[in-house]
Amino acid sequence: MEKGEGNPQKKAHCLILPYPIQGHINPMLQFAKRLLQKGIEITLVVTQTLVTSTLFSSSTIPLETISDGWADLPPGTGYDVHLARFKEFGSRTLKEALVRLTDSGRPVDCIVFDPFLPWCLDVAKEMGLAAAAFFTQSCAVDQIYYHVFKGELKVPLSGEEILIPGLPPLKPEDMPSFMYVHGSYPPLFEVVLNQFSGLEKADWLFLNTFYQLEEEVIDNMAKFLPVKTIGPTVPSMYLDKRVPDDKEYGLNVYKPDTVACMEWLNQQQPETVVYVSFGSLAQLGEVQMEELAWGLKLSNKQFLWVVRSSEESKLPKDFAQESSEKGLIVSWCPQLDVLAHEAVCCFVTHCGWNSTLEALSLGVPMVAVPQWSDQGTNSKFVMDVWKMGIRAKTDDSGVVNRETIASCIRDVMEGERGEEIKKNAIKWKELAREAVDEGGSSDKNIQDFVSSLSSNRFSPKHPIEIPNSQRIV
Ligand SMILES: O=c1ccn([C@@H]2O[C@H](COP(=O)(O)OP(=O)(O)O[C@H]3O[C@H](CO)[C@@H](O)[C@H](O)[C@H]3O)[C@@H](O)[C@H]2O)c(=O)[nH]1
Repeated sequence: MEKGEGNPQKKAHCLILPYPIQGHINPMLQFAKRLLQKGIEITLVVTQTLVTSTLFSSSTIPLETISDGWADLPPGTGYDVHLARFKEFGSRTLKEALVRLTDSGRPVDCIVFDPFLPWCLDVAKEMGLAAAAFFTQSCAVDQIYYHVFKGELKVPLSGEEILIPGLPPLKPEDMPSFMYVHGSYPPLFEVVLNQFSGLEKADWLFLNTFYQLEEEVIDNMAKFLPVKTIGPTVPSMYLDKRVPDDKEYGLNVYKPDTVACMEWLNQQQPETVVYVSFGSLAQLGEVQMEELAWGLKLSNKQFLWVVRSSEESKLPKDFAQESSEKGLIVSWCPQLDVLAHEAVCCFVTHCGWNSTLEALSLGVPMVAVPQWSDQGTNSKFVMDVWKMGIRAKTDDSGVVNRETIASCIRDVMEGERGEEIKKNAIKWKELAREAVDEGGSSDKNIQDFVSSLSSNRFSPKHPIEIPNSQRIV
């Protein structure tokens, strides 16, 4: 008997399987909640390592765990070995989880997987399930990786400007770091390219972005990959406010200092505070940390700075105490509540894709201080395409010095440039809201997915036809 046959009431059931880091869990979990609101049954799949080594827990969405096989790896084992183990143990334990769910009367129909883990697609197909790839980075970045994967864009990159259809001319430093600092982090270089391996077997390709934000890039990418935008994955209560209980965001891998942050922000005047965070992974050098600290002081603005516990020792001695009248330093915060607070009017950010999209969606101007990965490309778009901020320039030693930090903050908050950025902030906030509101471009794509899952019309375009795109270089 086919799944769901004889039981028309049975809800379609999706497994959501993110790569187990904060920047991938947050958007995929939020997408899962959208599906849940639209009547799909959801199970979140995470690794045992994540559950045992962090604060991670889920009260609202049923959880299944799989193994990454890392438990007995000796310290210092390379990331390539970690990835190979994850594939081997992950594939096996994912199949076991699927069998367990079937045996308990909750068979799975579709796996929404993170293409950082392309083996999930093989498992889905082996088990006869539908599969949706969920890309956690911008369409522009995905398109660059795709061209490199197909051999249409050769690395190491050469030339002063790289011209890619749908994208603005990019300098090498505007490219994702794995492409322009060739040979940096070889296993991650493989991971970002392998997102596209075997993708023709997938049934849906979702991007956490929205059409109006990357219109030209998306139109171009759609010529060779049937991508669907479903973002921004920000809870409804921060955007369209359609779903009253949709406020809780993601799942914190770190413990947020919520009360301290919000009490402090409540004491500040509207539009006076600079929020500073470099996401969940970036490790700033000691010199950069020091320049950032004194740059904040030099700007003479109030600031709220997230310094993860592992980074705390890099803060200049006595800085926290010396600046306690001006700022608050916390180890983690509820970022969306901070960005949504009326006191916050500037975000000094590494431009991780989630932070970028969250700032665009909540209308907070940015000072971009990219570190690696996709962040340089995101910064380029923030400054030159969306005109939502300024990318801080590094000096000859590769550091953004204190004077630059202070002047970028002032430029974003004051003067003519600040005014233009503020106008754009209002525009992007409105367009983000429209995209996820009922009938908006992203909402429509989510609804189409839900409808075809619910009516058992799997594999609408299966197998996806992926023609060659175009040779770039
Ligand atoms: O104090 C904090 C700081 C961050 N966040 C949240 O943590 C997430 C951070 O995500 P992101 O801004 O994307 O940064 P990373 O954690 O660095 O994310 C990794 O994953 C992203 C998605 O693939 C990439 O774009 C980044 O470059 C990569 O570093 C966001 O949802 C934030 O709202 C908090 O809740 N509290």
